[in-house]
Order: sequence, then structure tokens, then C-alpha cells
Amino acid sequence: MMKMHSHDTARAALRLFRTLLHQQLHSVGIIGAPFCRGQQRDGVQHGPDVIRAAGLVRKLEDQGCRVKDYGNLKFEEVTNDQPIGRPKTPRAVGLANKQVADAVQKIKKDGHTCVMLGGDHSLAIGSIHGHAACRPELSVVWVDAHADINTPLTTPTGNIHGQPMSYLIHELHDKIPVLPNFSWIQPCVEAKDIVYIGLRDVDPEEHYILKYLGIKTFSMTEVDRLGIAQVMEQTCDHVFSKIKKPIHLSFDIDALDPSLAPATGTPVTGGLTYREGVYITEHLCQTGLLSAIDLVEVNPKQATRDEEIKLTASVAVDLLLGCFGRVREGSHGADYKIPEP
Ligand SMILES: NC(=[NH2+])NCCC[C@H](N)C(=O)O
Ligand SMILES: [Mn+2]
Ligand SMILES: [Mn+2]
Repeated sequence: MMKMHSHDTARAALRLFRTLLHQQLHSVGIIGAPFCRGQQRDGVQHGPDVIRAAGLVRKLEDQGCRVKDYGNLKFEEVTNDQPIGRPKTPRAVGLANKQVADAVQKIKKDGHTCVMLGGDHSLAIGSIHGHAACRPELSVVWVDAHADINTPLTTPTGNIHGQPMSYLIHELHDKIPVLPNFSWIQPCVEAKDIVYIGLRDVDPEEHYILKYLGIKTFSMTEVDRLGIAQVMEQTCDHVFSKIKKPIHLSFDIDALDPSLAPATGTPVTGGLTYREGVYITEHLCQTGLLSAIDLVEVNPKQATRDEEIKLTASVAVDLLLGCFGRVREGSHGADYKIPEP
């Protein structure tokens, strides 16, 4: 048997530890939620498959992540889903979100950072609910052109993808009527633990709610005024003001400018640039506290050409790569050495 000096053993152990650290720095659990009933445009249910087809899993693995793809949830068709007051198809939304909540909870229990691929943004109800079941102290960073904080009584459209936040915030609890299949939902986020970035299409009622609750918002005006670096500094100062909390990032692809992400149902001009979007993910990744992510509202049927689908999906993938350690300066393995001739 070969005799090893103790410092060799120590060095080998250190190298192994570094390799493991490098490889397991990010353990990612992906769940697809092919759901479209939170709004009225067909196609957003194909979001998860379109994002996967752009190479999400392979690219995450190439940058050293361990990835477990839990596949797509299967949602039952709900018949006779009449509106209750304004909200449309509440039964389908309530039921699907229960499945999402259970799946996200499982992925968190399995020890991964959870990635939920939507689907429309109503799915954030289940995703945040499931995440909060494991991490009750979480904070939410909501990157979106829209605030999605209408209550069932304020919604101008009845679309539940414009309402998910209202069901989750403690301070709004007494403003929310019980809808069918929604009785399992308990508020799980406090207004002070929410930050919005990218707002530029906010309904008057939503604007009132944001001010009334004192929620921290960085609309596109603040992004213009402060620059994205300062926005992210202040975002983190806000969410980490007392203790370091896990972050739930809910990223609606329509936060980006429609020139970058045209394949989405409610595009709004004047959005985030590619660089601003990626900067947000890089910055949140560096906190080490990114615990669950939603990437929602990619709708291939809203594209007019194939290239628009490809563009939108590849931007979505780049945002997710930024969440898991990709940095634009480049990177290398811990024990890389320049080859000698
Ligand atoms: N997730 C979205 N794309 N939401 C758009 C919401 C638009 C509008 N505020 C509404 O309540 O219906
Ligand atoms: Mn939106
Ligand atoms: Mn949204």
C-alpha cells in the first residue's frame, strides 16, 4: 500500500472539499407549472417547455450546479368554473396553486433552491405559500411591469394573475373574500418584507394599496434615477434591515422591455434592459440567500415570429443562470492551472 504523508492527505481532502463546494454550491430543483387560467391568453402554459428547450438544465449543469428537474405538474381541467364576483376561474386557480405550493414545499424540504417555471403569475400564490411553509421569515423581491396586488374587489380585469400578492399579505387579509378552492391560502408575507422593481403599469387601486401599506417600490422612474446598482443596494438594505432572510424572487418576464421579451401576454413598453435584468439576478445571487425563484409569463403564442420565442426564452434562461452563479466577468474552477507545454 502506498504511504501518504499527512500533508498530502490534507491537500487531497482540501481539493475534494473545494470540488464539492464548487459543484454543490447551487443545488437547483425545477418544477414546471403549465397553467394559464390566471389570465385569458392561450399559450402561457407552454412556458416551462419553451424555457427548458432553450437549454436551462444543461447550462445550469455546465456552470457547476446540481440540478434536479421535477418535471411538469399536471393540472386537472376544472369545469363549471364561473366567476365569483370579479375574479375569473377561481376554482382552477385555487386548485392548481395548491399543487404548486405542495411541489415547492417538497423541493425546499429536499434541500434545493426552487425554480418554478410558469405559467401565468397567479402561480406565485402557490409558490410563495409553499416556500413560506418551509421558510416563514422570507422576503419577496417582485420584478414586474405590474404590481399584481389587486384584490378580488379592486381588479379591473378579473384576471387572477393581476392579484396574487393580495392573497399573501397579512395586512390585506380582511379585504379578501373567500373564493372556492382558496380556503387553504393563509397570508404569509408582511408588507415590509416586499420590494418591487420595474413597475410601469400600476392600476390606481393598486397604487393606493402600495402607498397604504408603505411597500418599497422601485418603478422604472427610480431605476432611471438611481441606476440598477443603487436600486439593488437599497433593495438589499430594505429586506435585510433586521435579519438576513431567505429571498423569494418572483420574476415576471414582462419586467424586461418588450424588445427583449416580446413573447408575453401583457407587454409594457419602457422596461428593464437585458443588463439591468441580469444585474438583478447577479446581485441577488451574491447575497447567498436566494431560496426560491419564479420565472413566469413566457407565452410563445404571443410571439409573431419564431425568433421572438427564442429571444424571450434565452433571456429567461440567462436570468436564471445569473441566479445561480453566472457572472459576466467569467469564472474558473478552484484548481485550474495554465497548461504547461
Ligand atoms: N402578471 C401580469 N402580467 N399581470 C398583469 C396585470 C394587469 C392588470 N393590473 C390586472 O389586474 O389585470
Ligand atoms: Mn407583469
Ligand atoms: Mn406579473
